[in-house]
Amino acid sequence: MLLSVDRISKTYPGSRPVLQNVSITLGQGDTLALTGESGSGKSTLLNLVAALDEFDEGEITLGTKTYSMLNDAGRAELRRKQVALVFQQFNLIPSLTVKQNLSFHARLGNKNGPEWIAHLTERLGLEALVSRYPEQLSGGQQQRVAIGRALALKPALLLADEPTGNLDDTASNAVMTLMLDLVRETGAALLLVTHSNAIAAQLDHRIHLAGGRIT
Ligand SMILES: Nc1ncnc2c1ncn2[C@@H]1O[C@H](COP(=O)(O)OP(=O)(O)OP(=O)(O)O)[C@@H](O)[C@H]1O
Repeated sequence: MLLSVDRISKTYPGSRPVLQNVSITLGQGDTLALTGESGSGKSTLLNLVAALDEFDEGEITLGTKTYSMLNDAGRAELRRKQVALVFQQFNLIPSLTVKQNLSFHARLGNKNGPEWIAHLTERLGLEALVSRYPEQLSGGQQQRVAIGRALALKPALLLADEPTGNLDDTASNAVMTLMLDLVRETGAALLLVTHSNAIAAQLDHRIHLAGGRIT
């Protein structure tokens, strides 16, 4: 097993519990869709798995890492080496070109050579765009760069929060197909938040959050 989320609970200060006793597991290379109403805690769960926020109860383990045992440096290392994120807002670095955006994270992760970046660039159909800046790209093109940037690290786990939420149907389908193909090619596991039943149906597994619990 790659990821174990074991009976996690989370309450933000001054609010009612957002997650209660939530458990999920994900094997290496597994893909899991996470659906649920707005406010059901999907992004919160993703942030906890990304070690960007802390849970109140339960435990998360990714590979050999037990989250409650990690200090800040350990959490940072986890985010640098094992988990990558793709968001609805593409979050590219505006002052860097496509090529620089793609290689930036790979350098941080310090393990993937220029051949891998070149391969990703080709697979994502970005060769003609490598010298452009994010503002010179369409939404679908920006998201392809963001996916490439995330997978440049060859993460064990890709977390994607509504990655096609800002795209029209055509761009959404193209981006989703590419992302799933590349996830399978790299052997990464995928935890994907989506409102779309059609997208959820393309993944191996699916869970639904409601009222802070898996239903
Ligand atoms: N930093 C925070 N502080 C306080 N409350 C928060 C914080 N982040 C989220 N919440 C609350 O927690 C609940 C769950 O939010 P979350 O973003 O996880 O839901 P979601 O299922 O991802 O929603 P959406 O589909 O609209 O993105 C919401 O009621 C939200 O207002």
